Amino acid sequence: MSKAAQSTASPRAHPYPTRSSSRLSASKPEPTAAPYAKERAVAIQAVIRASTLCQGVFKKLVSAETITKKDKSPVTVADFGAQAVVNNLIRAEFPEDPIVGEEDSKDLRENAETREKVVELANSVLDKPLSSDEILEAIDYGMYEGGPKGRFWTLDPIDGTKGFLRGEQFAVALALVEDGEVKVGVLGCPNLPQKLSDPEGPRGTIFVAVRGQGAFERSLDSELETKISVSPITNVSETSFCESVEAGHSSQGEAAQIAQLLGITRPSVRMDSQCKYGVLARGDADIYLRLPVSATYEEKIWDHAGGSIIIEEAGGKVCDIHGKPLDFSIGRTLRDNKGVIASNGSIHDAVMEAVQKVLQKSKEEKTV
Ligand SMILES: Nc1ncnc2c1ncn2[C@@H]1O[C@H](COP(=O)(O)O)[C@@H](OP(=O)(O)O)[C@H]1O
Ligand SMILES: [Mg+2]
Repeated sequence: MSKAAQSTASPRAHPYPTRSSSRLSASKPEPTAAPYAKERAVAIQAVIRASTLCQGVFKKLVSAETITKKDKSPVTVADFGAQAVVNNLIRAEFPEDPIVGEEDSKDLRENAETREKVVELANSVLDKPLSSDEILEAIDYGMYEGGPKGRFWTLDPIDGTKGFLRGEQFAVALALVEDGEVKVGVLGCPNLPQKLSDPEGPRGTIFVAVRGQGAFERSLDSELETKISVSPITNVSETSFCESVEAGHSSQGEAAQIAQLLGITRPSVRMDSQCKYGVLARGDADIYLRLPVSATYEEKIWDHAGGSIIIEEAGGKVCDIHGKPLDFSIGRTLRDNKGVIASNGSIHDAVMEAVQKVLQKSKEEKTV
């Protein structure tokens, strides 16, 4: 872990009006409020509610001996429930904004038992209970196609479903995209240690960023926000990098070669979900490598929108394996990008050079 991983920024009040309760209200932002103040506040509250819902299911899953790892139903129920909750709250406050969500209600419409569980779960965190039909409708409110013009939200109700099922990391990821640029990002990470150096310490954290206003971290149950920033490390051989737990999502072999080329000796931090972006943004790791395994896979916008703005606002850099900025303006996927490389910024050029060398070598080996 880098030196910065151990340093903690001092908590400071954030420049937004805070709410004394977690109840959502349609109140107008203060006239002096910073840009996107209402979007920021509503997104945080929506992510808190969805995170609370997921955390409840997750705790039962982790403690229940009766649930086998192959039983995907807990994550399915929490996934649908979280999407219904976030979509419902966003639509109530921003009725003009469409949503690009990961899930649709097709499977749920065919399974009454699961549907009833989703309805019960979603209503457990909503102020006003919704009917079964309203829940299905809220889930399908996430079917927007995205694109270059205007505003839309993008949501991954549970990013890292495999991590959730393993009892490890997952995230509720929400972002606002306007004219193709991510403006607001909120990541709820219910199982992430608040300090990576203290895995036995308190867990559950939220990362928040608004374009031009910095990145912040807070816990699920306190409004106190701490400004976060990426590590100041400049000697690339002293860095640590993170990558997916799932070898099918990112090439771990090529990541190891890149690390070797850069002289990195620390073991990689393997972690599911966009928690990786949060960990990098607060300086607990210095590089995030997502190296394509499949030549045809298109990354999804909900898997990167929230995380990428949090890194950028914490002072880091994000691009694809070719150095291109991630393009959130062309629909539900990042089809003009391949993979993702993120870093604290100061080591970015060195990392990109090593990425190019290793990927070029792999390409040559494949064509021989
Ligand atoms: N072949 C592939 N390459 C890269 N990412 C993939 C992939 N198949 C699935 N994914 C995405 O990887 C995400 C998890 O990322 P990570 O490995 O960083 O935890 C999944 O999100 P969900 O868990 O929301 O489905 C899924 O969208
Ligand atoms: Mg995902």
